[in-house]
Amino acid sequence: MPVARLLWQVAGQMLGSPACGCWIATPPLRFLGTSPRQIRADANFHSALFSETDQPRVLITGGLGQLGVGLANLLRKRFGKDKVILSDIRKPPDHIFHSRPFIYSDILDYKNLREIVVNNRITWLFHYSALLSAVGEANVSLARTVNITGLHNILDVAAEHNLRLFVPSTIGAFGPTSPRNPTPDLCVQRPRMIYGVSKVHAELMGEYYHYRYGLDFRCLRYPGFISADSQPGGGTTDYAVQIFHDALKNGKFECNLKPSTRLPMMYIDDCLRATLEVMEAPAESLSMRTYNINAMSFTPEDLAQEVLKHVPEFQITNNVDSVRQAIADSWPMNFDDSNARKDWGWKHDFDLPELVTMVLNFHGSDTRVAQAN
Ligand SMILES: NC(=O)c1ccc[n+]([C@@H]2O[C@H](COP(=O)([O-])OP(=O)(O)OC[C@H]3O[C@@H](n4cnc5c(N)ncnc54)[C@H](O)[C@@H]3O)[C@@H](O)[C@H]2O)c1
Ligand SMILES: C[C@@H](O)[C@H](N)C(=O)O
Repeated sequence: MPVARLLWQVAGQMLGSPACGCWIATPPLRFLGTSPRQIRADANFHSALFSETDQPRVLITGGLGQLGVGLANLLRKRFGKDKVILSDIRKPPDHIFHSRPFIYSDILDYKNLREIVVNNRITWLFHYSALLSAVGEANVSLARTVNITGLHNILDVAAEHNLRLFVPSTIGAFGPTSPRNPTPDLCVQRPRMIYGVSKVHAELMGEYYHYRYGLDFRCLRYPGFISADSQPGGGTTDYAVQIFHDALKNGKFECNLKPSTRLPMMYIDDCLRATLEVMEAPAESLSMRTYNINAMSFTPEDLAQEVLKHVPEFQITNNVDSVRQAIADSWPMNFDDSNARKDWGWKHDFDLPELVTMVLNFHGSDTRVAQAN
């Protein structure tokens, strides 16, 4: 009998029935093939040696984007600095490099991923690498490779090494035939952009691995995020970040969406807290593995009105980008996140007025610091 199959049978006897109530009956075929992924059974022996009460040892992929550094800061406060590794394929700025640990990790390189997970005894993986909606539509082939092939690598490494895996999805996982106001967790999902298609794929594959192989997959459908100290990576909701920079620098802003375009949005601190909370939630409290989360819903016009309260000379004009507008017009206007609120107690802290005050205060104090130096 081939060694891999023998190992698999022994591991199957040791594992028994996982928490989800489904049997890990047979390994995915690729683990028994000639690919580097054939070590699943023996990897499970190793993970069984670690204490369940250990603090998680975390890897964040795509960590130099809008969300990753903030997540690393939050997790480091919670679990300790050395327990959280930030990774990306880009060169980190000085302050991130020196705050360590930072390493190079390309999610398209499976061996590189496995080496990092093994060498650092990773137990939790936050998979943030992606091409966002507008950038993805401009480069479909790369978006398909990073968002779909890259995800397969992540799922396999997580399944082989028994990791708890967080993969963000998005409002972009819905399309023009979905109910848009509000959009529930379970409804028609027929997005027409590669970004959305790849995210529906991620949701379904993650859930499949959960039910089929017992992978502890957790996924939140994020709305658009507003952050003060990090730049977005080419999405449709980016206007809601750029508006603050331009309002303070020039007193005016040219918006690439129509004034009445309503989208679900959230302040970054709420996003990062939700992400940690769903990862810490007891498995039995999760009636689903993919949840909508939301905080507020506004249009460029609503946001401009709120900015005007702080910057009275502020002016907004429109120069609509047809690709971004088409994407936004197919997305939810309002997100129903009642299941997240019911199951694991999700509650947002920031509504529109608090969000605008927070971001403007951040930039205001930044400017004063810059002037003083
Ligand atoms: N920012 C938002 O408003 C928002 C909303 C919904 C969902 N999300 C999701 O959250 C996650 C993080 O979003 P973000 O805004 O930080 O994205 P971002 O575009 O700012 O950053 C993505 C990062 O992925 C990295 N990356 C690209 N190819 C890679 C590869 N081959 N290997 C490793 N890294 C690679 C990039 O260098 C970049 O730093 C994404 O999955 C995104 O879809 C974000
Ligand atoms: C909403 C989201 O996934 C991202 N901010 C984008 O616009 O592409």
